[in-house]
Amino acid sequence: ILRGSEARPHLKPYMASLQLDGQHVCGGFLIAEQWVLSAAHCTEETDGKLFQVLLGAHSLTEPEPHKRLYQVRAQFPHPGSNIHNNKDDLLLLQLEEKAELNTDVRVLPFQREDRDVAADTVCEVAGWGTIDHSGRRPDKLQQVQRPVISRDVCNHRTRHDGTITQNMMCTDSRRKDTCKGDSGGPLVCGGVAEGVVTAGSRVCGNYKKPAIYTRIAPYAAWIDSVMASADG
Ligand SMILES: NCc1cccc(NC(=O)c2cccc3[nH]c(C(N)=O)cc23)c1
Repeated sequence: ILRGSEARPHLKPYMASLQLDGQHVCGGFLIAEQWVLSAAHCTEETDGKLFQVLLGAHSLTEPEPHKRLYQVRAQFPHPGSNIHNNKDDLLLLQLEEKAELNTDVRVLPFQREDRDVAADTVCEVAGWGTIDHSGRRPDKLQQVQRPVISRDVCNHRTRHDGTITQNMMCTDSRRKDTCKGDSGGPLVCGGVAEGVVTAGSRVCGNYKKPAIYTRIAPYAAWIDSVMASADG
């Protein structure tokens, strides 16, 4: 998160850190006791290894009461996701066991009604992604509030030039923005997860390249079917 601020500790108890060998790679969030939603692009450089999922954390390194690293039983990238574009950039992770819910670990509901969030709505996004252009990474969860911009503005020739589909949404990226390592985290508007951070053009903090999110509502049926099929 560029030019955000430290989140109030454990006030976003749905946040997950997807880790490989103890290193934060991407964000994610708890959508059910045994399920985390993130971005499919996060698996691009993992060459087949499964993530570990850190829940209940504020600091990535300090001991905290309800911080716990969960093993992942299975990962389900959306079948339409690919490395060439941002389409269907969603990843479901089934934890090895149900997460122990408490004050620092809680499920975040996601939007099921497929209707665009109005432009200028102020939403918030959090993550342990890079906090400056030199790629410095934070130890503590960062957050930032960003206004939604309309798909038409986001698709302007000088912005994302028509690549933003109905299954995507954008927020203003002037100065404050998401960045590397924030992918997979939720865009929360009115207490509900409306989108999942996608790297898109990978650019951070440039107003000409608004931040892009995969809208969740269009994928509610896919999410439910994967959870139902794998839960048995
Ligand atoms: N503001 C939108 C936004 C949201 C989330 C992430 C990003 N930016 C990256 O993720 C990124 C940035 C720079 C080099 C990079 N290399 C790689 C990579 N996977 O090798 C990713 C990146 C941008």
